Amino acid sequence: MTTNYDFLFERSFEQSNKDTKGPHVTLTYAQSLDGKIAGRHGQQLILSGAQSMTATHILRLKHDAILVGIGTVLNDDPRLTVRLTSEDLPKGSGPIRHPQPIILDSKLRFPTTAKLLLPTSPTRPWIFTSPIHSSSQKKANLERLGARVFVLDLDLSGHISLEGLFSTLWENNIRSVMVEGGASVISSFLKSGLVDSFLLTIAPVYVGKDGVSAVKDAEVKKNIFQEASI
Ligand SMILES: NC(=O)C1=CN([C@@H]2O[C@H](COP(=O)(O)OP(=O)(O)OC[C@H]3O[C@@H](n4cnc5c(N)ncnc54)[C@H](OP(=O)(O)O)[C@@H]3O)[C@@H](O)[C@H]2O)C=CC1
Ligand SMILES: Nc1nc(O)c(N)c(N[C@@H]2O[C@H](COP(=O)(O)O)[C@@H](O)[C@H]2O)n1
Repeated sequence: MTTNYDFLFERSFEQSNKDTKGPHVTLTYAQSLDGKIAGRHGQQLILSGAQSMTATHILRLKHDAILVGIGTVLNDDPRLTVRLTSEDLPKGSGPIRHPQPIILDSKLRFPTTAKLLLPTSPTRPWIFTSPIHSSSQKKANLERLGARVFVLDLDLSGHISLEGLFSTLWENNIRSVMVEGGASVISSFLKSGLVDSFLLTIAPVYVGKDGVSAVKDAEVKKNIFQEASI
């Protein structure tokens, strides 16, 4: 079966639905029927099928930036690149432009050995951390390897402030962000009300109670599908 992805290529992710100035936010992840995004102890699972994975990579292509939490970097060591074949792309497409990887990492745990810092990685990550690391040796080491480290205040829950993040991204010409996870980041974005578009892949499998739930917070869970604006 061939799938026509034109609807995704044609869709614009430039404009945010929000009143405040900030990038368009697309939240996307893959979960099992019982709402799990990973297996026991965070074991990475391939939940998306081929077509859904192609759709994910088209979305990566369509966004200026791709965002994950440090938990996902430590667990999955992702590349966060666009991997599409010429058959997936519309005729006459130019060279592939990879999104800017963005990592939320208040304790600056980002490993210097991460794939995102390899010379073969097309775009070096932007890492958002807290003021305590503003002149740390770790920050200098990451910058030497090509990462850009931004220092932002933490919010009341001790996380990188999403409002601060968004104005910094806007100032750096990021107009669209695709948020891929993991669990804590998904919950933070759902709670924030900053999500403009939501693409959820549901795989026809059960992972079981030991898996990692996409959304832990019961209140957020209850509201997800009631939010008409998402
Ligand atoms: N199926 C799918 O589509 C996907 C699955 N995954 C899976 O998710 C799991 C990882 O999830 P999880 O461990 O929750 O890690 P996350 O990737 O969600 O990272 C969470 C960490 O990010 C940091 N952080 C900084 N600011 C924020 C903020 N505003 N909101 C939330 N977090 C913030 C915190 O660490 P600190 O306090 O140190 O800053 C926090 O502990 C893995 O098992 C991975 O395989 C991941 C992506 C997609
Ligand atoms: N869309 C989607 N489907 C799945 O089944 C997944 N496991 C994920 N995971 C996300 O993709 C990241 C890996 O990216 P690279 O292939 O290394 O570029 C992983 O870290 C999750 O964010 N996504």
